[in-house]
Amino acid sequence: MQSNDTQPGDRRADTRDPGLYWLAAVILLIVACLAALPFVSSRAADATIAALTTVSDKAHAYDHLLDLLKDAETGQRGYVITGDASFLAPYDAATAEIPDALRRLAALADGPDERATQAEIDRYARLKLDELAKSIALRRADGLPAAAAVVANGTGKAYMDRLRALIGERVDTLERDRHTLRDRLATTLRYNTVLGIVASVASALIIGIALYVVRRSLRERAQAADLAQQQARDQAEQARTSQARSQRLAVTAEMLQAMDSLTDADELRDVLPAFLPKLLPGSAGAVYLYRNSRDFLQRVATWGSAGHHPDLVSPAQCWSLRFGRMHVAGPDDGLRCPHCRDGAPGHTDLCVPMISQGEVLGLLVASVPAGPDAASDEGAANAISEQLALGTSNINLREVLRRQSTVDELTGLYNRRYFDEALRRELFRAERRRAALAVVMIDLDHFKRMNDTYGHEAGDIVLRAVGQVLREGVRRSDVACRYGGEELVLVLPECDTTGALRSAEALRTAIAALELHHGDTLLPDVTASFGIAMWPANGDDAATLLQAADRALYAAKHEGRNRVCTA
Ligand SMILES: Nc1nc2c(ncn2[C@@H]2O[C@H](COP(=O)(O)OP(=O)(O)OP(=O)(O)O)[C@@H](O)[C@H]2O)c(=O)[nH]1
Repeated sequence: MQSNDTQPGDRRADTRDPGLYWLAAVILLIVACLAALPFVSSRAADATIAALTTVSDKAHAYDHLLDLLKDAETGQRGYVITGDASFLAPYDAATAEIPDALRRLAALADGPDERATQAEIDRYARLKLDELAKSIALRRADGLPAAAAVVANGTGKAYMDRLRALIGERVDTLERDRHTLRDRLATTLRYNTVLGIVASVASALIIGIALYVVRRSLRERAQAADLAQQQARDQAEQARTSQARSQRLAVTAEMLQAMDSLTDADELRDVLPAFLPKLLPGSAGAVYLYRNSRDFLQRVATWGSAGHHPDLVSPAQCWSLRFGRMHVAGPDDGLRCPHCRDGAPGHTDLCVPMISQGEVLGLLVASVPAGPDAASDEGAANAISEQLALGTSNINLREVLRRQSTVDELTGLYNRRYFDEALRRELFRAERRRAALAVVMIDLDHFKRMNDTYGHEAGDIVLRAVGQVLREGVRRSDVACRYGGEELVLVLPECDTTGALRSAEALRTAIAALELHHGDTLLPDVTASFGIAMWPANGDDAATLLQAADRALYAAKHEGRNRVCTA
């Protein structure tokens, strides 16, 4: 099976360059031709030298034959004149050798002219030898006069002259041939020298071209390899970036899902530190939200350890809130927000307003490591702030809806539906813990008269003020509700009779101390009557407990109002 991991750049690096093979083949061919040239040329020189040798051999053979004939003639003359047989020694030696010399000349003869000349020399040489032999025989047989007559008739001289002429002519021709061959040899040697120089220069040139082409090819290959490496690095970087982006998206989706399950922005304290370090690796920071006031942003979550983030930040303290967009302050430069003064060294501070539907809901403050990833961190911080704004806006919406469904709008106290649930829940809890629980019914005294005298609006002012007294006067674990109309009720978990009496008495006193105005009109003092019922002494379920509290309230009314009675 083929691997799919091969990079395009790798394929390029592996590709053989066919042009190089062709170049190498052509260079080899040229170099071979250049190498063969001197060989061919030296063959021609060798042939010329061989021809010169042959010419020299021939000249030598002709000279030698002429010398032999002269020796024979000299010996014959000496003997004819003196009759002394010792003079025949050169004659005998020469005549013994002359047949071989003639055969050698016949063997060396080349071409029809030379062969014809050689045949004529052969013929005259044999005639000359016969004439010499004849004169010697006459001398030996008939004495000097007979032999001298033969010599004197000039036939032998004519043979010898003809032989000299033929041999001289042949030797002259050979001498001309030798000159011609010498000239040719000199030309060939000059030609060889020039050829050698040309071959050397051409070889050097070809080697230079080959080196240049190979170098260029290697450089191109190196560049292609560099390009391939760069492409591979870019692809790896892209893969890393896209993996980081998809991881970020997945974590963001998880964070939004977690935020969607929250009912209170306070819960962000636990949720955000679980996600923000993953979204901004190596960072530290805080998330601020506008809560009860628009004057300050309250810190709801922090993560990481770098830097200190104050509990409250005013909008004037943050440049991003002033500009309405992300503000970046590097480690050594930039306009640093006062709330980021304790920034960690080597870190860049990013402040990003959390804006949803044009409204600033909060602030994301992140301290990220300064470096090549800072730019991508800025992009990520912007995206995170948008998601946080969306999540926070949803939490706020749910809080509003929850408040609207459980809280009475006029008094700010929990409504009747919430009360029913809360009482049932607290009764279960009291039963499980074996702890006391008190229910306190409250009814404003002569409230009808207040309405009738000062108007319904004045009655609402009173109800709102009493609601505030109750909200602020009970413990966080207590539940203060508007039971209906001007009737209010408290559930006091883990509270015995003494505690319930003390709480009710404090509230009664606080209500009586209210000084309320309707416009310019000072409203009369407001009082309320309280009826307390204890679980389980006065009832072990919600209905009987409420009836007992109602009976105690009735007793308080009956006894003159503005008082607390127990069941
Ligand atoms: N302004 C205002 N009045 C309300 C509201 N709910 C109930 N009331 C009035 O509260 C009055 C209740 O009066 P009553 O229960 O008859 O008794 P009271 O005048 O308080 O006298 P005692 O309870 O015997 O002291 C009625 O006049 C209701 O109209 C409300 O939301 N706003």
